[in-house]
Amino acid sequence: MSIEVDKISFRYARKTALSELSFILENGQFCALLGPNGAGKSTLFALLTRLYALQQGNIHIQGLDLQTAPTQVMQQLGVVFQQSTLDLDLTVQQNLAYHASLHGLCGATARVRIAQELERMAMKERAHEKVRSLNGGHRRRVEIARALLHQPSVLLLDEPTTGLDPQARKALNLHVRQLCTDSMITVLWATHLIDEVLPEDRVLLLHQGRLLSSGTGLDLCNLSGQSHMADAFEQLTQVPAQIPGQAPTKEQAV
Ligand SMILES: Nc1ncnc2c1ncn2[C@@H]1O[C@H](COP(=O)(O)OP(=O)(O)OP(=O)(O)O)[C@@H](O)[C@H]1O
Repeated sequence: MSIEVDKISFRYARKTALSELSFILENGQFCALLGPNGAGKSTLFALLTRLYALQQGNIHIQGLDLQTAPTQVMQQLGVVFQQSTLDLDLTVQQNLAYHASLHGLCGATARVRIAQELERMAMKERAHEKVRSLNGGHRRRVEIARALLHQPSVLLLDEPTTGLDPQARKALNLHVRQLCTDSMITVLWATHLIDEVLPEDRVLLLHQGRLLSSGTGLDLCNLSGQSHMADAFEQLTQVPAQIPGQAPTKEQAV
């Protein structure tokens, strides 16, 4: 298995952001981490990437324990955060070369890796343009190419389509799906947009820090009794989180 999250919980000073979250993703799987604003998606990403220390539970990536083998785990992860971190005044090539050097890739090796990843994202022709001149969708593709330079087995994307128009959103989503089928990269794609999810996709539905569903998009429909995923998503996330099969809390029962 690629990602194994076992009963993780996380609390900010006054707010529980994740409660007993567990799931497993297999190699090469595309998985949508779906949840409305405040569901806990970014908190999960912060734990997976060690921005925050685990408070409770365990995370394994490719069988490696995040707490006892953090360096090896980070080698397995490529990350695209919600906020872009490209330097707008450097070229695409320069941005990637800088990142490559952080991973110990220099000279010809770095140039080859950069060319390969830009090619894969259909951005090779733009290598010598300043990032500032690229549109939002192309900037995101550069960020994905950058995240893959060190050849991780897992790619985490936190709301990668924020600010993109529908066409660019669709193109980016397709590019990322291709990574799973072509290269067996495991993708965790966080979003609050149901139209980025296909019925057959693996979907983790997160709401108020709890995992409501860990099946497919279609399972959301079955769980809610709705025939469209958009309606299912709306229904399942409009009330305080209630875990299927468990008694409602006082707040839910009213
Ligand atoms: N630094 C923080 N301090 C206190 N509470 C926080 C902090 N960051 C997030 N939270 C709270 O934790 C919960 C989960 O937030 P999180 O950002 O992980 O959700 P999200 O699904 O990523 O939402 P969004 O799409 O809005 O980023 C929310 O209730 C949020 O208000």
